[in-house]
Amino acid sequence: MAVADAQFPPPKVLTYPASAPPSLITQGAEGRLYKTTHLVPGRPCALKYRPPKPYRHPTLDARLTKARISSEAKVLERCWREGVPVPAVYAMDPAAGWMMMEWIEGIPVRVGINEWLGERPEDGAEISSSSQETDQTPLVDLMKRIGTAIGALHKTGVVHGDLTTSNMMLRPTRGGQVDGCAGDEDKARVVEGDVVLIDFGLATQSMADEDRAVDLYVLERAFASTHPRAEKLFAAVLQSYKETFKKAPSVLIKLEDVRMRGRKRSMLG
Ligand SMILES: Nc1ncnc2c1ncn2[C@@H]1O[C@H](COP(=O)(O)OP(=O)(O)OP(=O)(O)O)[C@@H](O)[C@H]1O
Repeated sequence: MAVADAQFPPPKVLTYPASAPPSLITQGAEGRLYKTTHLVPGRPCALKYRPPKPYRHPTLDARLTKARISSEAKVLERCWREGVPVPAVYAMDPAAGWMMMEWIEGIPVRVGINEWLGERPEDGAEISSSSQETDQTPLVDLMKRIGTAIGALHKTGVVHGDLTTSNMMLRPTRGGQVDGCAGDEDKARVVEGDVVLIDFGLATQSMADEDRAVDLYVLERAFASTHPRAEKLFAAVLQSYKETFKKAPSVLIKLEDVRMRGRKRSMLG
């Protein structure tokens, strides 16, 4: 969608002359995400904009928006410095409500997994990592890369706050092809690529086992509802998390508690 078509004004930074018009990628309740370029035409970037909320008191709204943008950028910068796979922050104006970051090519992990599952012959059946009929290796490998990325994230003292397979991108590796239009023998490639974590709007800095366990639990639940057929493969995420992150054993014990609380809550309705 071209910005000119949108029913709201874009931030001022997007009104300056550019070689290609910015496009609106998503419009959520809190923010909008545009694809544009940074400094040179060949450098695509994602601009996250939190517009003013008319229903909030203007002073409070300005303070909240500024704090959220600054906090998201700060967490991303910390992750980037520590080598966690996240988009690099290019520029920001927290008072104006926007932040520009590296554009991550590829598809969301959710789309890659669903395309992979859609290609399996026994549609509707549950699969496990020991499945004999189909070789699940590429999908299990993806699960492991997800666990490694989360382990690296937690190691830096950051919890994401909203881990889902939509908040992870699969960035094509050189020679890889993650476009969903590949020929039959290339189908495995829909789950190839580097896992890059995005959307740090709810991220916080924490070293607590409890917060880390809740982060994993949120992903476990999201995974089970988004990819029910591959639910069993989630174990591979936890396995590689354990291999990446020294403090994982105590987090995984905490995860048992968190699951138990979750089950109790759902039994009580
Ligand atoms: N750096 C990026 N590169 C490419 N695509 C991105 C990038 N960041 C976000 N996207 C795309 O835009 C979508 C929305 O981004 P994001 O989840 O950060 O915004 P949001 O959900 O509106 O944020 P919030 O939850 O903080 O309000 C993502 O699902 C993804 O498809």
